Amino acid sequence: MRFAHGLPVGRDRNSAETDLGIKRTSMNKMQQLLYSDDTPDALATKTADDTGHRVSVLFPLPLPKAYDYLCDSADKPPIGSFVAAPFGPREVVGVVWPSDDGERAKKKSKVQKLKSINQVYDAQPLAADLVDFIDWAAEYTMYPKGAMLRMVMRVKDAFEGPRMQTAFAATGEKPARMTPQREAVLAAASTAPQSAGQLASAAGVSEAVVRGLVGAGGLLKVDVDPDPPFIAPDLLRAGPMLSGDQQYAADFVATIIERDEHKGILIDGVTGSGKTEVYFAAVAAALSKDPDAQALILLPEIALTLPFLERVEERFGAAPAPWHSELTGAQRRRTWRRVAEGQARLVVGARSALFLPFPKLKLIVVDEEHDGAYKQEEGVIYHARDLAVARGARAGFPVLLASATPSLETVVNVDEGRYEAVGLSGRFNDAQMPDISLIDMRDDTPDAGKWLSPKLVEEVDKNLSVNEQTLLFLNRRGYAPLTLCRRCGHKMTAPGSDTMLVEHRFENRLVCHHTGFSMPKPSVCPVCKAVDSLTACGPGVERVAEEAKERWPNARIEVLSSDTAPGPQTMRAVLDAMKAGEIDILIATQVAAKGHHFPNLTLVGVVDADLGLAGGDLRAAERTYQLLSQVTGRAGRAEKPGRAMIQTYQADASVLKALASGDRDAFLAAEAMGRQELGFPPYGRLAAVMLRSPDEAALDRAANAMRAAAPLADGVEILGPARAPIYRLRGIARMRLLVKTRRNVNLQAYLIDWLKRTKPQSGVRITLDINPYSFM
Ligand SMILES: Nc1ncnc2c1ncn2[C@@H]1O[C@H](COP(=O)(O)OP(=O)(O)OP(=O)(O)O)[C@@H](O)[C@H]1O
Ligand SMILES: [Zn+2]
Repeated sequence: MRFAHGLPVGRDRNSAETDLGIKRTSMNKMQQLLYSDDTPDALATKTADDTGHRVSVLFPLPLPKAYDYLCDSADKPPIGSFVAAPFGPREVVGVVWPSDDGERAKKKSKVQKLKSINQVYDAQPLAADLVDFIDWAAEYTMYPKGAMLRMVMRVKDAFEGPRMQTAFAATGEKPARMTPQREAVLAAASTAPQSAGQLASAAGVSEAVVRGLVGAGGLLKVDVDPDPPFIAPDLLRAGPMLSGDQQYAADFVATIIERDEHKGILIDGVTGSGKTEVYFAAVAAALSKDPDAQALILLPEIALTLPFLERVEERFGAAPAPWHSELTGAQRRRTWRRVAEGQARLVVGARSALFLPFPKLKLIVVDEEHDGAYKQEEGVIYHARDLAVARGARAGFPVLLASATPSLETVVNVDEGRYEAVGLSGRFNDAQMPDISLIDMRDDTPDAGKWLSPKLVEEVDKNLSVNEQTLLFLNRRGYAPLTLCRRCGHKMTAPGSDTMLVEHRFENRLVCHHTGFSMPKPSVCPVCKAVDSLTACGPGVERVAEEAKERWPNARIEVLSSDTAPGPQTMRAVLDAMKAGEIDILIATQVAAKGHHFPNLTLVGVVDADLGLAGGDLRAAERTYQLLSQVTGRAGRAEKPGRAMIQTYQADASVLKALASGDRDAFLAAEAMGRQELGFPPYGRLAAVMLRSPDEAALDRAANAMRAAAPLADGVEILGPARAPIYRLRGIARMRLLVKTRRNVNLQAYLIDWLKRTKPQSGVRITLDINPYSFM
């Protein structure tokens, strides 16, 4: 029997070393409690038989386990194969899964009659290391295995193989009767075979002209694969000459790649130090080592991917396979299929690329590893950086983490010897780090209704006079974050939600950034009916732009946020204009903060540094440090030195002082001490149990009952229940319990035990978030 893709029997599933290691436990009961809503009642009839092969099939549905079927084919399909099988009233496509021997032993005693699999697909089975990773990730995140598998099977029908498309290719013959229309079609077809529609529109003729050319001998019908293969990266192509530091780091990583073992490796270097070139060298090394090896580069934001794809193309002479939410259905299928075949060797993508069906993944790079965007907050809640490290640990390949401001988690992993680290000490080509200063807004107050302090205005003036570019950073979309009635004090909120409506003046609407609700700005207060009493409070980027345009009428000013530039293409246009020096002042949210290289940008002004510090989030200071380092790091990346001015009302806050003095290590040390004292991650484990219900009284009862059911355990502390900072969202009220444990406690096992003791309450949903980041 072939077990080409099967898991080795008796493998120690916990042998891989990460800080995420958890013990295997049966989670079925708990998962039924959590996800019972989604379990179809009519499951496959499980009764007995013993002819044919018995195989377990996991479906991409929120189910905790695989189900047994019979397979009548001569060969037992290997683990990872895609199959179609009857499930309840439907036929569902699932994946052959390792069977749970304990479960099977129990069932053996019963008389059984299993249903048969309908079809085994011809597609490449999922690799053993991916199957193993899905099992592990389900246990770690406490989501059902089937929900994890669904993340791999997001692309509909990809495993069915290509449905060939008809295209028309030029034969090279000229038909006897030529017309200008026919001439144009043949010219269009001369480059590559295309569909009738494509040729017709390229030539500006009807499809009838195209089809007519087949009969006339000028065109030939051919079948083409709708998912063209990716061009292989050119691994012999020389990258740029690396600096001494870069070469040292690249060699360090290359030795680990050579040894073919897992290591988490931090590439630590200030913004602009050339980390990207170092990990490109690592990608080249990993792909050169094995002709079938594949590599994945993860980026936190899709705004970054477009320019990045080009940078990769320049380096390797071929565009990588892209993966992000803006791809069309056809593009997604192409990447998925080509990755599954092993044909796409280099993938650049957002966090969900981690779940692509790589048959031979040998390296993952997590760029900007500290970035909060790696945490997926909807559906299955996971942190892509943590899962990437676990994926590498289990499959035995290195995972590179690049950052100028590594997360405390990663720094502690390095300090405690779990990860390796290499540093790049300065900026590439000796470009200077920007000179950062704080503007104390208590001393340097802007005029009423204005947001830019006299000092910052003076610096912008100077910059304009020497034709250098300025970035004004404010991490707030729209015109004003709060709309208030001057007469009765009413604050405009979204219906059924405790979220403030944000004014967007370009569209003259009030918008909720949490629910997506929007309405035209009313002229009358909905409560006291006063006319024209609604006032905008506080600034968003649009309001700062208004002030800038008033102050510098001759400057070329642009605003960039996810509203002003929806989609990566439009965003790209503004970023390109900035790069080309066609913008004098760019006013932007964090979309412009990361990864970009604007050679003539020499001044960065942070409009409100206090924004991220408000609220009781445990990572607030860390995030502020990271974001502001990143933003100020945009200044002076080329020949001209840069400077950054940070406006704040809290000039004494230690995080801002550390930022101004560039003392990252002092900041991290203070931050580490604070977290250690409180036993928060990375010095302890944390999980959030979120309860939600439209019925506030039921929610209260459920939360308190759950609190009361919490088992006493050494090293475990339960905090709450407390209302979420935004208590009501879209008519649903939310409460939260936090579980904080010592690091040596098996957090997942504790949660399983707790949930077992909790009686489900109708109408109240429970969600778990292991190592929560967002406290909204
Ligand atoms: N060895 C090299 N030869 C030539 N140019 C280089 C080299 N290394 C880096 N550069 C250039 O220096 C600039 C900064 O490099 P890079 O983008 O790799 O830095 P980074 O550390 O990834 O920065 P950030 O953290 O800000 O994203 C880029 O324009 C890059 O092309
Ligand atoms: Zn009012």
